[in-house]
Amino acid sequence: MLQAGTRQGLLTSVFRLPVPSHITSRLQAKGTTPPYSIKPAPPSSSRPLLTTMATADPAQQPESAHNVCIEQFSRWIPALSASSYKGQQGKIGVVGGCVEYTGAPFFAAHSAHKVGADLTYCISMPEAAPVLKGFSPDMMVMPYLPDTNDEQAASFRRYEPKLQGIIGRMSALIVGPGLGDDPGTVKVAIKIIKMACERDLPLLIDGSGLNIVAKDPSIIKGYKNCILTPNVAELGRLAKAVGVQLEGPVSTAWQEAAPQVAAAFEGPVLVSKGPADIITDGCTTLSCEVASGLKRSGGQGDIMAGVVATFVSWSRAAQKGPGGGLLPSVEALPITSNLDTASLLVSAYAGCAVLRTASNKAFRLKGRSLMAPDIIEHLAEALEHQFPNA
Ligand SMILES: NC(=O)C1=CN([C@@H]2O[C@H](COP(=O)(O)OP(=O)(O)OC[C@H]3O[C@@H](n4cnc5c(N)ncnc54)[C@H](O)[C@@H]3O)[C@@H](O)[C@H]2O)[C@@H](O)CC1
Ligand SMILES: Nc1ncnc2c1ncn2[C@@H]1O[C@H](COP(=O)(O)OP(=O)(O)OP(=O)(O)O)[C@@H](O)[C@H]1O
Repeated sequence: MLQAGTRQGLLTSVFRLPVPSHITSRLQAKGTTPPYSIKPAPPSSSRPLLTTMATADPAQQPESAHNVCIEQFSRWIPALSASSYKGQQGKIGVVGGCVEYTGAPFFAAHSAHKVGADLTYCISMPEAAPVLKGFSPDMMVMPYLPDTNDEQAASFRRYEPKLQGIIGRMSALIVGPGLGDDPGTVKVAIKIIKMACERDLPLLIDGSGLNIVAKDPSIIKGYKNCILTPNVAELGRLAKAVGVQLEGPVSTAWQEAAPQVAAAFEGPVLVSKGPADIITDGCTTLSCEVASGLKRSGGQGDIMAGVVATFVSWSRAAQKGPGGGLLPSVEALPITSNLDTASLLVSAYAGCAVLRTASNKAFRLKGRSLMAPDIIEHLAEALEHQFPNA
């Protein structure tokens, strides 16, 4: 069901998609009446955006919004051909990997590769580099991130021109998976974010990168080529940073405020991860409720980052070619965002749908033992499932 209303002078469009039956039954078991619907926020009020509604007639369900996003994105999936060359399917960079975390950047980069990208780069701290290289020979690992140690900061200055060159070749950049919070590393990560913004490079900020943005939202405020992918705890920190008040302890109820938080960033698209993935720029809100698995192993968000960044790079490349614009069926939806933002919304929706499908397929096989690599192994199959004609 499509709902529209006005908020802060903007037309707010909301697409509510059917809740899969296994989630429906779990919600019912908890005494919640599905499906969820997101309603436009009243100006400066604490009234919830996400409300429950009585189950609607399935015939009235807005499956068209799901179908339209899937049909649109299928047009942007690059064809595989005998004449294609290395890099055309995406060159995805990940900035992350520190002493504590090596899994997160690997999951993001490996997922990008497994869903279809040609080349992946990981810019990490030196301590993480040998581990990352050991995980996969496919990923190009650059140990250029310093910590507060002066010697390493000096080495970053040495690497900076090289880094500029590498970033110039990328088709999308992910900042944050397993980046950590060392002040020296954070300083360089901010520089890299600025390099990406100067080049209008599609940027996805996840994990520790969101903590950087929560400390200083101005770093990406107004940057329209950007996706923020917070879990609910990270959403809470972003909300606080932009003055959106959230009540109670950390919970998925906070996802109700995702459109308000996105609106405050004035450009980036926000993907609020949870039982439903809420994808919003503050004007247009999509809710991806494709069936997921039931095991919440760490790393699923990192996988989503790799998939969504690859999909954004595909949509950007397709838009430069003939017929790369929006389909009339997408234009027929009241998407009030501009073309570039609309393509981020559609690409992020497609990425969430593929991640959730892969998670669902892997969960059916692995059950409680499911871990992030099991999901990654199902990405190609999930892509085919969602886009059989691509
Ligand atoms: N193997 C690895 O190297 C991994 C590293 N990771 C990295 O670890 C760093 C910290 O990430 P975290 O995800 O721990 O971030 P946070 O420090 O924001 O922690 C999120 C916390 O919120 C809690 N939470 C999530 N949903 C909740 C809900 N609905 N209700 C109540 N609590 C909820 C979680 O249990 C978790 O403790 C990031 O850089 C991240 O990329 C993670 O990606 C996990 C995997
Ligand atoms: N309750 C849920 N029901 C269904 N799917 C969920 C649920 N919670 C999370 N997911 C799925 O898992 C994805 C990752 O969400 P999660 O909150 O685990 O992110 P994260 O904390 O950033 O992950 P990571 O461990 O990689 O840092 C979501 O986008 C969604 O697809």
